[in-house]
Amino acid sequence: MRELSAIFEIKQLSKRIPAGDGLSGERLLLNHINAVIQEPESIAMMGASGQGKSTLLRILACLESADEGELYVHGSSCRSMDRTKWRSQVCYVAQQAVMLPGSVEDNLRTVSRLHGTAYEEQLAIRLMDRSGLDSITMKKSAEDLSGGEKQRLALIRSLMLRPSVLLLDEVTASLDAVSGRLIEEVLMDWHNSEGTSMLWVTHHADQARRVASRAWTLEGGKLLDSGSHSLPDWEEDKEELLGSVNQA
Ligand SMILES: Nc1ncnc2c1ncn2[C@@H]1O[C@H](COP(=O)(O)OP(=O)(O)OP(=O)(O)O)[C@@H](O)[C@H]1O
Repeated sequence: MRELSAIFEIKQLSKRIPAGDGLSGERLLLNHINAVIQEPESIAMMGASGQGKSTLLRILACLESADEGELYVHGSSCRSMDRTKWRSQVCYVAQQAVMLPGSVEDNLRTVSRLHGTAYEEQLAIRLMDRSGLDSITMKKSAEDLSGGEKQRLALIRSLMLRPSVLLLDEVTASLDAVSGRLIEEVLMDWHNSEGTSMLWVTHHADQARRVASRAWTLEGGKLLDSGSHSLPDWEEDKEELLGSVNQA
């Protein structure tokens, strides 16, 4: 156990990938990244395509390994924790929802069973209603849902684990504008009532401004933290911040 436990901490995290473009060797996709979440927060994760946002989220959820570095949730290292337990506390929601076999209800119950948590039926119904899935019966086959419905079910499945940190990989990208805003509201209400920290990968500055109080931007393998800079000015401040990170 460490002395002062942040909710979540990333220390010196690096990931190498094949150099690509016919080149031999490797290149650093993530270059000694450090970040900390001290108290419940909603953070936007931004950066151009291919900078490594999804890879970073998958590493944070222990779905992929890093080459160097360490992760902590509430002071416990990912190296010392069982992976299933880690994933129930640091939960990844992919851009393309993957359904488990069976019905909508099976999907919700299976996750609780796998993680050894009680199935909260009333909570499931409330979240389905709030997410615009009130007309879907619990007995419907999950595979028969539309892409947007699957995405919302996957989100509800993750919320029901009551994680400390929720990693959201462009989770509204497959939704129409109205459903997307509805899901933003559901997630922000959850963040405010349950204290779950949220990390939203998004390409949209307007979404970042609606859901986050700060932004982490991946650029050239480094993570730039907007810190106390207000999000509307973030793009203007980025050059200055990038300069200071590169000099560090
Ligand atoms: N294991 C791997 N082997 C080879 N290349 C990899 C590996 N993992 C990631 N990459 C490459 O690293 C880059 C970053 O991918 P990633 O999906 O993390 O980016 P991203 O920032 O999420 O992009 P987008 O915004 O387009 O979703 C890509 O070029 C990807 O092909």
